[in-house]
Amino acid sequence: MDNQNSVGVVVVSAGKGSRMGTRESKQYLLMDDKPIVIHTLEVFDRMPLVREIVLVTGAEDIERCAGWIDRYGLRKVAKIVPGGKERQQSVYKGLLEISTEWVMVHDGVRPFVEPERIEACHQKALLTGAAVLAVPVKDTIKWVSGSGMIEGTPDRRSLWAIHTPQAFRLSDLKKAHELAEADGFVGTDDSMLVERMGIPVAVVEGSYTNIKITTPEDLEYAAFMLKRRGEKSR
Ligand SMILES: Nc1ccn([C@@H]2O[C@H](COP(=O)(O)OP(=O)(O)OP(=O)(O)O)[C@@H](O)[C@H]2O)c(=O)n1
Ligand SMILES: C[C@](O)(CO)[C@H](O)COP(=O)(O)O
Repeated sequence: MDNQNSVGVVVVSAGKGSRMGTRESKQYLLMDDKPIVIHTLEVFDRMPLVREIVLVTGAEDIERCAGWIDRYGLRKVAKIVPGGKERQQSVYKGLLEISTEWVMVHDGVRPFVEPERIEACHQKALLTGAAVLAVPVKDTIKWVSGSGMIEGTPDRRSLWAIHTPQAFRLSDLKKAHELAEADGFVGTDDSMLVERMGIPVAVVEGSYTNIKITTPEDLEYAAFMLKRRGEKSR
């Protein structure tokens, strides 16, 4: 497998999960007796396309993550590194440990991502330079002022909800992060940083099931998804 077909993955898992509101950080909550982030890592670990995975966690979680990686037989997690205050800083710390030409960044709390969609995202990046998974929004979106009044309605046909993974050439993404840091710019995803360097980013249609586990009701949906997955594999 040559360099173009062998990708490094940064899985970010160093957040506090404040919107979930649990004592345990959401990425370590158990689903079917296994931490959520391990479910996520397993998807990438099983893919022939993936050469190496760097896991970014809280400094205090490195040891227990290493234990789980061992216990669940994940072979491709090459390094576990401590993250930063913002997601962006955590991603950058992971990028510093990647040795492949192409990289994907994925949220540790998106365990239902499908291998076929990951592959499609990477292939699109190889063709265009950068690609992200996303889904067309289903709701009507409004711009709302601070005082709670509607200011306008963007055309829904051009609105997409952006997911991860997001795939880039490693050198582009590193440069984008360094520029953002120098400018004091903090984005909510990686493609924002690459866009502001003028690099076009392609959108690849993903699945509505690739949720980011963020608030308590997402755990109920996650339990339903796991049950459905179990029934399918029987
Ligand atoms: N400093 C941070 C913040 C977030 N993340 C990771 O980025 C992903 C997406 O972030 P989000 O869902 O917002 O997680 P949290 O920041 O933990 O959640 P919250 O904003 O509710 O505190 C998660 O896997 C999270 O662990 C990270 O690695 N480092
Ligand atoms: C990267 C991301 O998952 C794309 O939807 C999202 O932007 C992360 O945002 P959050 O602020 O960390 O929830």
